Formats: sequence, structure tokens, C-alpha cells
Amino acid sequence: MEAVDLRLALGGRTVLDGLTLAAERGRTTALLGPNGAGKTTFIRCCTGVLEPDAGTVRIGGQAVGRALAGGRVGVMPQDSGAWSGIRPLEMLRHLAGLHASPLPVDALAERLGLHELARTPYRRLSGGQKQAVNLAGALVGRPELVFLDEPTAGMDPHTRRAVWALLRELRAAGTTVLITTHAMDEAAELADRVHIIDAGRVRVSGTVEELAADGRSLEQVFLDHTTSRIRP
Ligand SMILES: Nc1ncnc2c1ncn2[C@@H]1O[C@H](COP(=O)(O)OP(=O)(O)OP(=O)(O)O)[C@@H](O)[C@H]1O
Repeated sequence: MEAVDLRLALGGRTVLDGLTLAAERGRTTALLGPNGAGKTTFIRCCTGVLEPDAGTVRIGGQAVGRALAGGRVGVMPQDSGAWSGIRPLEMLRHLAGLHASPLPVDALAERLGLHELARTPYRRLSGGQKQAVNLAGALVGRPELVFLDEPTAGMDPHTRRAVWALLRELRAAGTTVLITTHAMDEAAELADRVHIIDAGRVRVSGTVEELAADGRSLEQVFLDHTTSRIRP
């Protein structure tokens, strides 16, 4: 997946300001950036929800619409209120049915702690449980490329580790993963390559080892390359 010089203004403000980055096939790429840096907007541009004002996104050499139509792209959005009344396993079975060779739903649900929630409507789930359902929904079709927008936000440490294990297995199976996170340990644990973005453009990129080569922590590198919007 390659994005080149994406530009987008929303509500009269520049949100993407020449964003260029690639997610290498079969690798895990992490996008870090302060609140409002443009991470979710970037994912929306990559998944056909938003059209950039300028710039291009190619997925496996194809335009976004064509790649999405092929059914090989999964996405876990930050919030999806769309499932209000549906029960998690029903939803996952429905999504599985849309794909040629889906993951086994029961095993996936069990790994993410969803098997006991078969009768609970989505809107009654806890925040972390909703996240787990959305993640399972993104993965159930065995996508070649998956966009995960803060997949472990709100998850307890047991679930977070289960998700990390799942994501490591996906990587081993050759899946391309693009993940956003505010958790530096998560980026360090999972990412082959990290891009730190701020105000709609990439500020610095590299492996965690490269970024932290001078002894700084990844968090310090983040703080040094990004701007706080908090007024002291
Ligand atoms: N439809 C919209 N209209 C106006 N502004 C928008 C719209 N969508 C997003 N924005 C603005 O674009 C900026 C980037 O938002 P985005 O959700 O991409 O940030 P983010 O990096 O994902 O942040 P977070 O870490 O908080 O999730 C924000 O200032 C947001 O208010």
C-alpha cells in the first residue's frame, strides 16, 4: 500500500498536508501521532470513506475502489456504531459469509474472549468488548491488507496480549498490517516500521531500533518530533 502526497482539507482546515507513506507487503507498519494528527483521516482515505483533495493511494498497485471491491482489504474503524442490535457471533457469521475462505468464527471469537457474549447485543457490550468484535470483523475474511485504527484502545492487558499474539500470527502468515496506536509498547512489540506523523504529514520514520538509536525511548522520539496542542 502506497500513499503519495495526500492532501485534504476538512471544515476549512488542512488535515492531510502532503502525507506520503508506504506499508510494505507482509509487514506491520505503525502510525503514531498526537490526537488530531490525521491518522484516522488517512485510514479513511485508504479505505474509500474520504476522497483526498490531491495525492494518490494504491493498494497492491490498484486504485482504492478496485482493491476494496476485491474483498482483500479489512478495516477496523475507531468507532462503528452501526451494529447496535446485532449479537457478536451473528455479526461475525454474517461477515464470514461474505468471504470465500473466512477464518473459523468460533475459534476467532474464543481467542478474543467473545464466545461468552453470544447473546449480548453489540450496544450492551463494554468498550473493550466492542473493540474485540470490531477487530474480529476486520480479520474474519482473511484480508491480505488490514487497517486497524487503535485496535487495543480500552482493552485490558490480557486481551491486549491476545491481540498482539493474533497480529504476530497474521504477520507470520504474510498479512500486511497498518496499525495506529498511542501505546509505544505496542508499536515496539509489533511494528517492523514506524511513521510518526504530526499535522497531516510524516515527521520521522524508521524501525523502532533506528528511531531510538541514540538511547532515547520511542516516547521521547515521539515527543521530540510532534507538537502538543495542550496549552500549559
Ligand atoms: N469531517 C470533518 N470535518 C471537519 N474536521 C474534521 C473532520 N474529520 C476530521 N476532522 C479533523 O481532522 C483532524 C484530524 O482528525 P483525525 O481523526 O484524523 O485525527 P487522529 O490522528 O486520528 O486523532 P486521534 O489520535 O485523536 O484519533 C482533527 O482536527 C479533526 O477534528
